[in-house]
Amino acid sequence: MPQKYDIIMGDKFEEFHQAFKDVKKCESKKFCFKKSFKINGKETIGSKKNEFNSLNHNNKQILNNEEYIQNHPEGNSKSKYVFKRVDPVDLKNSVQPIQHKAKSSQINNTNKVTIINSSLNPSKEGYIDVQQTKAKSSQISNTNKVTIINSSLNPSKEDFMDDEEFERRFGNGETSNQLHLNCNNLEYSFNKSSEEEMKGITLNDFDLSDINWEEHFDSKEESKCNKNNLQTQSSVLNQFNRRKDDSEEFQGTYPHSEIVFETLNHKFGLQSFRPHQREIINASLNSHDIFVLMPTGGGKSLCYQLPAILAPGVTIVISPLRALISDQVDKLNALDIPSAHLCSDVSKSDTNTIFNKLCVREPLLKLLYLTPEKIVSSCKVLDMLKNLYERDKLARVVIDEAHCLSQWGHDFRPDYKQLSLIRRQFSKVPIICLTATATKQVQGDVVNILHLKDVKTFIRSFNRPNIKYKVIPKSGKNVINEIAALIKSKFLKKSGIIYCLCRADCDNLAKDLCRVGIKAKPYHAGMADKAREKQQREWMQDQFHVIVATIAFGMGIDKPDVRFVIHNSIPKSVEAFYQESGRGGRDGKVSYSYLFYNYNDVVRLQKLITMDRSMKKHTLDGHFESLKQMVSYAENKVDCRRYLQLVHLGEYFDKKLCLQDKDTICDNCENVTEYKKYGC
Ligand SMILES: Nc1ncnc2c1ncn2[C@@H]1O[C@H](COP(=O)(O)OP(=O)(O)OP(=O)(O)O)[C@@H](O)[C@H]1O
Repeated sequence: MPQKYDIIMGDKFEEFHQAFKDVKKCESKKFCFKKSFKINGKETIGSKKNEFNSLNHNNKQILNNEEYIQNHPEGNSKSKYVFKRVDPVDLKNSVQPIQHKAKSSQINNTNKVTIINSSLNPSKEGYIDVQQTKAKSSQISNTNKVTIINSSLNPSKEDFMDDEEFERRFGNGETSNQLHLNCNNLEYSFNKSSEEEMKGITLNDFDLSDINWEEHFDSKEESKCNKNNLQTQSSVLNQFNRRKDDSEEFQGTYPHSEIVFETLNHKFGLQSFRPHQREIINASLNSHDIFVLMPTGGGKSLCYQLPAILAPGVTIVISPLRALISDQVDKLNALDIPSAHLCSDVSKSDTNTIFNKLCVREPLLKLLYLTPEKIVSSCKVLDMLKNLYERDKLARVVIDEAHCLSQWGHDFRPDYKQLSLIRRQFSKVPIICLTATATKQVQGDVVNILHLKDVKTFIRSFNRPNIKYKVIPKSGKNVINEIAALIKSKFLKKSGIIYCLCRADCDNLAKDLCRVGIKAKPYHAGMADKAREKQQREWMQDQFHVIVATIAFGMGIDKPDVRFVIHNSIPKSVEAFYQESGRGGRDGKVSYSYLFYNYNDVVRLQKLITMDRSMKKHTLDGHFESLKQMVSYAENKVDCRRYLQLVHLGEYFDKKLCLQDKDTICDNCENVTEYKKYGC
């Protein structure tokens, strides 16, 4: 019987790709990844269990792997995956011996992971349907092994890698302590001894956002965000698309249209509107209550700042972040737009000056920024607002980060909830709510709490078309060289952010990068306030280009020309990843997001989460669930990255859109396209 196919063995899609390129002369048009089992000394193939079974019907000597395992309770089946060039009509034939075996040195993914991705059909059409990554166990600290079944298929024993084979091929690490993570039934079982590994490390070594949240706010009292309100975004799949969007209603020309464009050009120095901005401004100038959901960097500020200049009176902006407030006020004043804020660091005399400016017949300020607690707890401020309202000088109230109003929002803040007083006290004043993160439930909450009337809703796609997403297998200590090489080759003198898991990682990586000639500085909550502010300022002013930070860095930072965001370690959720990588390319130009991934970092993060003894079980589960989804994202080598992110955020995304721009096509779509080129 002539051999109709070769088997190319490897552990990664890229390896197969490379091997495939090397074997260009092959005649078969169909390629696929196949799973192979060596049973009773014979190699058998099949990507799914049913294929495997049908194969067995035709070869009675070969036992089904499951039967084999049952008959051999020691579970000594030799299973592995191979990338196989196959003639699909000849699936029943015997298997050619392995011809090309990927070097284990190329295999640098750290833990032992098996992924079955069921979103693609099995072999008939030659799809890529099974993929496996393995790693040297020497790279695995205390060798936690994981099997992830990312599929509707039920995991079976055959989906788990054989320990012995793994050890034989990839190292000499200890394999006894197993961490088993099963994505299908959401069960986690942790190795008790993992706590040992974290000895000497405390929670303070990390900057978990909910732990350090308070640093960003105006006072410690403001920081009572609700740790217990983690939400599983995937549960809101597609509701995004079903939400009402009123943008069409406001696309026309209005009497104010000319002056709006003039202001955009001359006051803000901008040439054109970004999607939805014009419509939101039109609705605002028509005095509607408005709810805006727009992605990070989408240009929400302009939507209320421009109407604020054109409308008579003062616009009040309520924002939770002191840093963001002063940044915005500085920018507005630099544009000659009279603005001020009343955060706790404003001196008494400056406060008096601001009050005086507001008291005159025609107020001398166009925008006044306040924190929510200022409006809720300061009688003086409330009286001043009443005074403006009675004189018809309160143009509108803007609530930034409006998701903080809702118990369901991941950053719920009780002070925000009390903002319901705005409608009670100033019933005729239009309210604009803005957020970059709100589920339908949060949106409903916001509308109800604030008693918005006939609210006009504007929802923009969360796709960031100018960001190129790529996940890169992380190779232990060599990652430093890889990051350095990446920066030197692509981003020399370009602004970038590198996110690390903990403070020590930031310090070390920044030092290492400096050593190889890249000026990088750390930023984390362990640094003194002044040092941190200095670091941020210098980076904003391009005195150095690369900031190596924990997640304490980034909220409210508006640097338009960030060309790359590198995650040196897995973020805690897809949402966090979206937000952090979204800090690149705010100017609309191409920006790169690289996630260096290995499973060691997941284990570190899991351990960190379990270290927080104050966390209630459901909060802990929420963290694990979020992390698990992030792992699925990182491990997925087939589906469009944008699709995966947006589905997670509750938005359906047409994968074809990712293919439209070759500069920003995601790594997975790029790979699939490459394969198609070769007739796969
Ligand atoms: N029409 C436009 N043309 C060009 N640049 C714009 C436009 N609108 C806004 N920008 C720029 O985009 C950047 C992001 O805007 P902005 O800070 O308003 O975003 P945002 O939606 O508030 O983001 P975040 O949620 O992160 O605060 C800013 O640098 C801003 O100057």
